[in-house]
Amino acid sequence: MTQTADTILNNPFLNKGTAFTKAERQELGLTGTLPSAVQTIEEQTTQAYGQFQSKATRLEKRIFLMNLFNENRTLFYHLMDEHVVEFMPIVYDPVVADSIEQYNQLFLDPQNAAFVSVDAPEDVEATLKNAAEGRDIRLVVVTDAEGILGMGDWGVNGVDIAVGKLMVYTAAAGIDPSQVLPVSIDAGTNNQKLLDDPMYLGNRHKRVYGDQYYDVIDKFVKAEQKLFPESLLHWEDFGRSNAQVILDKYKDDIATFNDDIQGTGMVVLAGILGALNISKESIKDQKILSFGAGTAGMGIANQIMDELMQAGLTEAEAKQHFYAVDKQGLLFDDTDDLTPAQKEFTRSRSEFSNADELTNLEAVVKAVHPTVMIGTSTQPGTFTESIIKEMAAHTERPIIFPLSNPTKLAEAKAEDLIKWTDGRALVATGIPADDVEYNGVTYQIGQGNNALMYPGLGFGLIASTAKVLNSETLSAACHALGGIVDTSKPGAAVLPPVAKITEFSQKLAEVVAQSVIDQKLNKEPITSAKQAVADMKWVPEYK
Ligand SMILES: NC(=O)c1ccc[n+]([C@@H]2O[C@H](COP(=O)([O-])OP(=O)(O)OC[C@H]3O[C@@H](n4cnc5c(N)ncnc54)[C@H](O)[C@@H]3O)[C@@H](O)[C@H]2O)c1
Ligand SMILES: O=C(O)C[C@H](O)C(=O)O
Ligand SMILES: [Mn+2]
Repeated sequence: MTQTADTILNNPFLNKGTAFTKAERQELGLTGTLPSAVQTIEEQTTQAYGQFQSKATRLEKRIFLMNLFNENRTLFYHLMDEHVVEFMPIVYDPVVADSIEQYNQLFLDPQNAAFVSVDAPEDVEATLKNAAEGRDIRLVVVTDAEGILGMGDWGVNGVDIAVGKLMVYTAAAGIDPSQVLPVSIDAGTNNQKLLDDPMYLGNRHKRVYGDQYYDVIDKFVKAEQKLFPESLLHWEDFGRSNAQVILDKYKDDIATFNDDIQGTGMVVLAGILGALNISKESIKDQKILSFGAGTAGMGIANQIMDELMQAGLTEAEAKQHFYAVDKQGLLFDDTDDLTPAQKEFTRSRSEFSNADELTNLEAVVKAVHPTVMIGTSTQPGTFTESIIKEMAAHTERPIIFPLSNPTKLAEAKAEDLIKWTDGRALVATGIPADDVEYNGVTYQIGQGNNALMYPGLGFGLIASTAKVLNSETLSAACHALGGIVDTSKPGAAVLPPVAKITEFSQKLAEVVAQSVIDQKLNKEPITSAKQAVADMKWVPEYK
């Protein structure tokens, strides 16, 4: 095999496998290195799907798909295009969680990721450059894996979430897979199981915080912007003490967003707007309880607050609609250990006759009678039957979103929520949920996962060459999904189905790009948002 042939067959961005034509094989020195049949991508797809189906478990299915991804990106995405609903939970949440837990046992390939080490700040730029291999990178997803889903600290293993988020970007919105870069910031880990594991692949020391950590983050951002000046930077699964700090440091200067804060805020607001479309209620009449007032919980509160202010409320009036509940119970202005984000959403003890008793969710629900309850607590089963029945006794259509991931951490199951409320709850869950049959009605359950939003958001920002992302664009995006679900149907979902993710991601991208252009936030001249999005879209066909 010549050097070229070897390089091409081992390059997932160029490899076509058995689809190389006779002429291509001759030209590239591949003659005789493949079986003689020349297959179409459709034939390869059928064959690959058969292999996928022959795998017994979801983890084996994932391993098969990741091997295909490692070998031939075009074929992988062609196949995913045809089976997006089936593949999403396998390449992404929840099965990605299993692969993160078993990263070293399963390790075969670095998947073109960049591994930035807190111990080698001098190597940051070279690391990004080497991993990109001269590709024109437009999208970077970076994680330091301190807060992987709700599973805590997974060190270098967390790189799989960056890879998985990017797979969804391409499948949903059509970003060219050769223009993306997953990045792991290996700052060490406080996960003792990993530190004790002789096969652990990351830096074997406690997690680094403070100046040393922020210096590496800053070196990373500077190198990333220098090497890929047209790129969008997406932050994923950072810990509660760093996520907001990092976002605030960079959000006014570069095109960037934090998915757990902003992507989640968007999908929850879109879901609430969908629910209110069904119940015909106004957002101004809602009492919103965030259970788990961390990165996601406070991102959600801020996005809903923006919406209330657009509806005419002052900031102080809008804040009166929120009840933030964390480990301490309802958060009051005098509660100890509040995060900066929590301080914005506290209540006063004088509002309640039994303030000192409001230390658990049940007591708070009894005292407040929320109409909307969002779970981002990482605490499984905490939306109990008695709590849900209490909530549902005081509101006709309770809006209940148990969002903690993966499956084993969800605050409740969709099926139970429908049953306990006699079909009145308007539900969205973090991971995909099956339809629920109850009293002759089929309830469709929306997936309240930021995967519904970040691909369209990110793609729209990239296509419009956005300088920054601001609240105006975020708000426009939250409203973009309206009208996709037929809310007149009994049992309708509050969010559009994943089966339509390519369709609504495109719409979302166009709305985002239009908002960027309207605000003159585009770096390069663009006349049509729709055209810019169409021009950027990659399709999984061999070139
Ligand atoms: N569906 C989605 O799109 C989506 C998006 C982001 C996060 N999430 C999920 O939300 C969860 C939280 O993620 P995060 O990034 O906000 O993490 P985080 O660590 O920033 O926040 C979790 C919060 O829950 C609180 N908490 C822990 N135990 C509690 C208890 N017993 N009662 C009340 N609160 C408690 C913590 O103190 C913390 O403030 C995770 O499971 C994650 O998978 C889902
Ligand atoms: O990754 C997901 O499935 C959603 C979200 O970003 C999370 O952290 O749970
Ligand atoms: Mn996340």
